Order: sequence, then structure tokens, then C-alpha cells
Amino acid sequence: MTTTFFCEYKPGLEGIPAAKSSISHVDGQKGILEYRGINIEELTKKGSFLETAYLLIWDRLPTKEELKQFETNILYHRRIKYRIRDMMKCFPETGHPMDALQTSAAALGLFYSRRALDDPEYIRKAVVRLLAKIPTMVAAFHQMRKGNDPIQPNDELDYAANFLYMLTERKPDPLAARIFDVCLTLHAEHTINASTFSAMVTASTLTDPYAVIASAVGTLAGPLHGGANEEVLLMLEEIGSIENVRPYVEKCIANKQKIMGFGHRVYKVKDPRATILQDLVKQLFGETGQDPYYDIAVELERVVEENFGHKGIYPNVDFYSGLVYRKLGIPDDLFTPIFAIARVAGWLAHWKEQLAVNRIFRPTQVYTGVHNAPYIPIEER
Ligand SMILES: CC(=O)SCCNC(=O)CCNC(=O)[C@H](O)C(C)(C)COP(=O)(O)OP(=O)(O)OC[C@H]1O[C@@H](n2cnc3c(N)ncnc32)[C@H](O)[C@@H]1OP(=O)(O)O
Ligand SMILES: O=C([O-])CC(=O)C(=O)O
Repeated sequence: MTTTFFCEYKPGLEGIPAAKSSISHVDGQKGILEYRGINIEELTKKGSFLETAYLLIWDRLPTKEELKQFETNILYHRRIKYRIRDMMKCFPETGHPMDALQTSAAALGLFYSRRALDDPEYIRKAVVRLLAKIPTMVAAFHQMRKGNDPIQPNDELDYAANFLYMLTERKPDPLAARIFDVCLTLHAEHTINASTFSAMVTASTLTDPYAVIASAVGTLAGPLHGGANEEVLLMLEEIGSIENVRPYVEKCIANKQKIMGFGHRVYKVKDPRATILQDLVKQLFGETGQDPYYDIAVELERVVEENFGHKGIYPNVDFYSGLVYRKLGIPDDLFTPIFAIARVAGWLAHWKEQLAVNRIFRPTQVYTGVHNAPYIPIEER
């Protein structure tokens, strides 16, 4: 029997619509990103991360009372069960925090997996629990791998400030907390990227939301996606000086090696989030002094544009974020977990949207193997 294919096979599903969504929109030619129609520049200037999460998940900006209630609910659920802490204590301290996060997010399902997906209250609680507990789990693993007890959430601090506090046990200064909150808003959502697609595929089987988030965390970790933010700093260190930028780019061209933090499936101009993040690094110079890696990054952007601009290869969101986090005193291997903390908002919005119109994802493939192959007994192979 022959199978008819109605559309051309596209590696990486480039340009193939796999869903309808009203959550966010990217104009890759003009460099515009909107969440529920609101431009990202506007949201980062005027809004907060939790307000943005509410907007993404419930399709409108919250009223003052709704936002207060949402923030209070999240604050109330920030602690994690001692059994999850004990489980995390057994993780190898040399393990990557993204692996620790994926495992811990999945473990939440052991406690809360009722799967009442048609119950709005179940959905609301899952949203609150995941947004509340993921940062606590990231910070707890960070403390425990250093041999410390986890630092309990501080009820006087908001979402962003509390995360920074749980990393250091020091209340961050208001500018640092505000900049971190802007970073979370910037990373909260980005249409049907790889990790969101992963979340949607997992959601489409009607499994529990903890499995949805765990699968998305695993996908985000890769160096072609969220994991690139950590790789960028390694690359800047390897380059080491402004003079080495051009030889480094030439070496990448000769070896057909990707330059981390550059290129995007959708943007053919500079990612608008990279522009905002670059401004944030510069703002932090006022507080913590210049950074030699920033100068290398700027030169790298110039040389990459010179060589690859014609191909539409410009900095993406992962290029400048690590420099901001370093200025905030955050260790490099927490950069991608921080991306995950923010992206939980977008993943949950897509989970909810998927459930409303669900049909299991089950694409087709172009079979390239043989037929009627003989079974050769093991002694004859
Ligand atoms: C949050 C995020 O996920 S943002 C992306 C983070 N990832 C990175 O920064 C890793 C580096 N970038 C990349 O690997 C890619 O640009 C991706 C994965 C982001 C997008 O991949 P795709 O859309 O599949 O583009 P693809 O890899 O096919 O590249 C298209 C062309 O641009 C080139 N190219 C793309 N990105 C880069 C790069 N960073 N450095 C050098 N060349 C690049 C490719 O070599 C290819 O060239 P060719 O047509 O001559 O063969
Ligand atoms: O959209 C993409 O493919 C990757 C990206 O920038 C994101 O997930 O933020």
C-alpha cells in the first residue's frame, strides 16, 4: 500500500504551522515580539513578571486585586515539601542544575498528579504551584550542592527579589531585583519554540502538568536552545580578548562551527530581547563597573554581522543574558534554569491553550527503510 503525502517534508518543521495560538507573536523581519498583542518593550518598562505570567496564561492583564491575589497565592506556595528537598539532597553535586530541575519538576507529579484537566481549580492550582516552586527548587539545589541547607523563601520579598535572596541569603538591592524581573519577563514566552512544542506534544496526551513542564525543561537545556546562554560565556572566555575575536570567527567559519548566541529560526534581524538585555548590562555598569567580556561581546557582534549579516544572523536572546546574570552575581550554570523559571509562564499558557482544543500530536514520517527484510538467526549474523 502506498501512502500519500500532502505536504513537502521540511527538516525541523521549518515554516510548518503546527498550532493556532493567540499567546504571542514574532515578526522576524521587523524584530517585534508581542505577548497577547502587547509589545515586549512596553511590558518590560511598565509591567512585572507575575503580571506578564497572568496575561499570558489568562489572556488579559489582571486588575490590581487579581494581581495581588495571584502574587499572594504564589507567595503562599513557594516552599517545597521536605521529601522533595531530601530527594534533591541525593543528587550528585556535580550534576547540572537543569537535570536537577527536570527531575524535581517531574517529582511534583508524585504529590499533585490528580489530572483533573477539566477542573479550572485544578488548572489554577497547578499554575500557581509550578510558578511558585520552580525557583525554590533551582535555589535549593544550588545551596545543597555547596553543602548548605536550602534558604527558605522570604515572605517580605517579591518573586524576583526572593529568588536572588535564596541564592545568597542577602536581600538584593532594588535595581538588581528590578533588572532580574525584567529578564524574567523577556524570557517568559516565544511562540512555538522547541521547548514549548515539547510541552504541547506532552500536554496533548492529557498527562499531568508536571510531566509537561519536565519535558519542556529537558528540551530547553540543549545548547541550540536555552542552553546557549551558558555556552556564550564559555565562548567569550575562550576568545579572551578583542584581538582574538576575528581569528575566532574565522576559525568557526573554517570549521563550520556555530557561534553561540547568534542566529534564529524566525528572527532575521537582531532579537529585540537581545537589545533590551544589552541595555540592562550597560545599566549595571553604573553599579558594578565595566566588564571586559562585554567589550568582547560587542566586537563579536560587529564581526559576526560583517560576515553573516547577509544571512540574517544576529544576536538572539541568549547572547547578552549571561552578561546580565554575571553582573548580578549568578553562577553560569544557573543561566538556563533561570530561563526555565521564566518560560514556565509560556509553557503553562500553551498547556492551557492546548487543552482547550486538544487533539493528540501525531505527525507522519517519510519512511526511508526497506520492506520484507528477512529475519537472520543470531548464529548466522
Ligand atoms: C532561546 C533560543 O533558543 S535562541 C537560539 C539559541 N541557540 C544558539 O544561539 C545556538 C547557535 N544558533 C544556531 O544553532 C541556529 O541559529 C538556531 C538553532 C538558533 C536556528 O537554527 P536553524 O533555523 O535550523 O538554522 P540553521 O542551523 O539551518 O542555519 C541556517 C544557516 O545559517 C548558519 N547559522 C545559523 N546560526 C549560526 C550561528 N550561530 N553561527 C554561524 N552560522 C550560523 C548555518 O550554518 C546555515 O548556513 P548555510 O545555509 O550556509 O548552511
Ligand atoms: O523561538 C525560538 O525558536 C527560540 C527562542 O528564541 C525562545 O524560545 O525564546
